[in-house]
Amino acid sequence: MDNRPIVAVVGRPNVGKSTLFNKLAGKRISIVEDTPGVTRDRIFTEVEWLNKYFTLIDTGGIEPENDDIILTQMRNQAMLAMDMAHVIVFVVDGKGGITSADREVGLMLRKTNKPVILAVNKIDNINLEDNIYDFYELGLGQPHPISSANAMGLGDLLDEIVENFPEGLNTEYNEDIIRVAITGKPNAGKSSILNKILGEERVIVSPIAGTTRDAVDTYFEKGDQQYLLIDTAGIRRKSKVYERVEKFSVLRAMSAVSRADVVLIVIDATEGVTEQDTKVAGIAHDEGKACIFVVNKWDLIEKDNKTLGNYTNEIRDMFPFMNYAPILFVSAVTNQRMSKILDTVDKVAEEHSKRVSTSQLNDVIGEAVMLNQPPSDKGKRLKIYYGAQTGTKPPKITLYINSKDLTHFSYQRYLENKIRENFGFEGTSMQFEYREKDRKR
Ligand SMILES: Nc1nc2c(ncn2[C@@H]2O[C@H](COP(=O)(O)OP(=O)(O)OP(=O)(O)O)[C@@H](O)[C@H]2O)c(=O)[nH]1
Ligand SMILES: Nc1nc2c(ncn2[C@@H]2O[C@H](COP(=O)(O)OP(=O)(O)OP(=O)(O)O)[C@@H](O)[C@H]2O)c(=O)[nH]1
Repeated sequence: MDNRPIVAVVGRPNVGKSTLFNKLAGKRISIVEDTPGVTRDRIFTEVEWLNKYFTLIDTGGIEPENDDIILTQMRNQAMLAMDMAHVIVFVVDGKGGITSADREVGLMLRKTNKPVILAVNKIDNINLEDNIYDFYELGLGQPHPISSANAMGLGDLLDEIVENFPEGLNTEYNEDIIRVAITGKPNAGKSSILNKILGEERVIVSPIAGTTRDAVDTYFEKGDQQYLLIDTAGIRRKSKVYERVEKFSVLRAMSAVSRADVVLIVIDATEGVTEQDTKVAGIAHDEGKACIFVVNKWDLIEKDNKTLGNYTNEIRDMFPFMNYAPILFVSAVTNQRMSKILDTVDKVAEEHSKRVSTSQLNDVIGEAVMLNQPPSDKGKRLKIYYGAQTGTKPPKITLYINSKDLTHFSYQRYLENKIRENFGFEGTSMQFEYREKDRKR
């Protein structure tokens, strides 16, 4: 059973949330290198404190354009936090003092029945500690002085966080569970798919202890395999309040994606790919997830022998960087191919955590180099000394080379394709790293 505590950080821009987040971030950071041009903050990380694991979410990260947007964004953050977190850390600026936005969010947070910890940041030295008293006004209990920049007060803050976890949560890390996020625009059929998956005979659903009513994740077992459907509360509850704020539904999907191993991108066959699908898929790819396109409502499409091929091509054209992701054409109403969904989840999850042996990998690299010589520049040729798989979830391959200046995009592509051709890694994004190594004599 994997019902990990979720801790959300909220607070207005510039109070130091990202700094705090990065200081608390554990080793298992979910977001890997960004695709060029897509810069985003990390929004999720796993934190370990005194042998307890929890999930930390930074609900910020959307660029505010003006004060109104800041306020809307803060309300959304607070709503998201109140909805899905077990403990909320409200960060305020101990140098800047209380603002009206702080008061408004404070008021919202006072109404939740979840523990809220007030962290007064930028208390960089003892002389500033008196600043925290002003913050009692927010009515959120004792303010905790911290300095994210100097890593002061963070131990006490972590103690306080861990003490406030509700009963019945699991703070141990479970590697065996497959975490799945079901994303897609409103009405694409996410809840229908969820219900079909959970409705299958052999599936045992166990509600998360203690927090059944507002549990955000749905746990179930099928055979020997354990699954966690991430953040399904919103899907089951069908809360239109949230969907009204488009940015918020993307934010919510982003959080779910970050916590997942496998992301289902549900597309309404009658409408095709939407902008939100493109965004979510891009994030899933960047964050190194396994991905499956699920084209739902296939029963409503008039078909001839070209329809499936055309549809497939369309998706491939929209997501040229995600050729690895399987596409399933299903109907949650007629049940067509529904059983394929979990089978495919199993398969891509396996690929996502697969390890290939160094010797096999180097055979493949050696052969690829022989078939197609590496590029050269001014008489100097790219040398690939060897490669090794240096990570899983997503699989990461490190190639040790003589000079990065000699790597060429098209040759990298070639090598990466060869590696995929030989080892599959179907359904999962991968990371390739080129590292210089001195091999003079
Ligand atoms: N003096 C001081 N400055 C800090 C501290 N923590 C963060 N800062 C500074 O405050 C500014 C904002 O920090 P961020 O971590 O980016 O703030 P944020 O709340 O994540 O901001 P958004 O991403 O815009 O929501 C930066 O210039 C940080 O260097 C601190 O403990 N002390
Ligand atoms: N014909 C057909 N209708 C479907 C299928 N899947 C879902 N629907 C219908 O589409 C509508 C939306 O389905 P939901 O499962 O509620 O969609 P959702 O994505 O959970 O919607 P939100 O909660 O608004 O995000 C419902 O009327 C479903 O009956 C399908 O495969 N075929």
